[in-house]
Amino acid sequence: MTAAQDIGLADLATQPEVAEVIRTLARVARELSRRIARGALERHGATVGENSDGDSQKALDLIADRAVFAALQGAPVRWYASEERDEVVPLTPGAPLALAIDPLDGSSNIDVNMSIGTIFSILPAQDDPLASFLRPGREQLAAGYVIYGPQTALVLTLGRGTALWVLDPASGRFEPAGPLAIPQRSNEFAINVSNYRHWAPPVRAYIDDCLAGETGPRDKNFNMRWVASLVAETHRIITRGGIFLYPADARRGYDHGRLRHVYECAPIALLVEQAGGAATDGCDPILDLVPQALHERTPLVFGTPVKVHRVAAYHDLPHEEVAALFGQRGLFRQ
Ligand SMILES: O=P(O)(O)OC[C@H]1O[C@](O)(COP(=O)(O)O)[C@@H](O)[C@@H]1O
Ligand SMILES: [Mg+2]
Ligand SMILES: [Mg+2]
Repeated sequence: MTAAQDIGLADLATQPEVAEVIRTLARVARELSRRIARGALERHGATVGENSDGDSQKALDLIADRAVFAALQGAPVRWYASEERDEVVPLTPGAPLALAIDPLDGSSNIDVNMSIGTIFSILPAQDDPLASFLRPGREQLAAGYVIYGPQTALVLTLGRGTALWVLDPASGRFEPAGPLAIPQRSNEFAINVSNYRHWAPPVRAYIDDCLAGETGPRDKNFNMRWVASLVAETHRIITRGGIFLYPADARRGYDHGRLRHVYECAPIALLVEQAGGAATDGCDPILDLVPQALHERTPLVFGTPVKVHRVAAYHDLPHEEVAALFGQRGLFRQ
């Protein structure tokens, strides 16, 4: 299969420059998907360095970043911001777009053959490189992710709904697989419970009440999932509902959670909202927040709207109510 071969995505009705960038990213994703499938035959999971935030970089993190950067040469992208690069990097002078990317999300899953992904956000470029990215997520022209799982798929929003394209391994084309709408009811939550003791009281109270199931104020049982791959978690929640939380916690360096605003939280928030869901930092919509730094972290709560709004309501509860054992917490009894 050659890079020039048709990538599909034929019905991408949008500004031609945005469409060109998305097709370029899809072409890189097709190639990355092929390399990821080789798994242990290549040493993708080896730690090869550290990024500006002190996160370890795996070989595949850098392979993905370099592949995207190389493919964008000559594309209508003026500024390139990546999880794997300290600063914004100039690409095509005077071009109309800015691209922020998490080239490889969920890298702790590389070695264990679990789903990983690429997350991207396309914004209008401004003359100032940083100002192009430090703005409300509502100004994104497009956002998407590629999931490399049992199937490789592209989930994309251009601001009018969220849609799925699946990579057909036989033809190498991304074929349309329909619009996505988050189910409005679900009993699943996703959070890394090993951090329980570090959470603030409202988050503990919310999870306590889920864990209490039908013996607690929610009067029903819940199920839990944690893949440790934001893309995989998003794909599951967009497909069958539920809620994801990566809150701030008391560990050093986690006072704004773990996930990065510009190239993780903002694009996921746009995809989720456009699929009929909600995304907040626990209280306020992610898409209304303005990041102050390129690699800034933001607490992230997203999924089925009624659940996301319930988490915000726990943050508004009086302290005595939040601190009460679930058995005595009365406000949310149905
Ligand atoms: O290991 P933890 O603390 O549960 O964090 C898992 C989270 O970290 C991430 O892996 C961070 O993304 P990267 O792999 O791109 O650094 C998310 O995909 C995932 O939701
Ligand atoms: Mg990530
Ligand atoms: Mg990453």
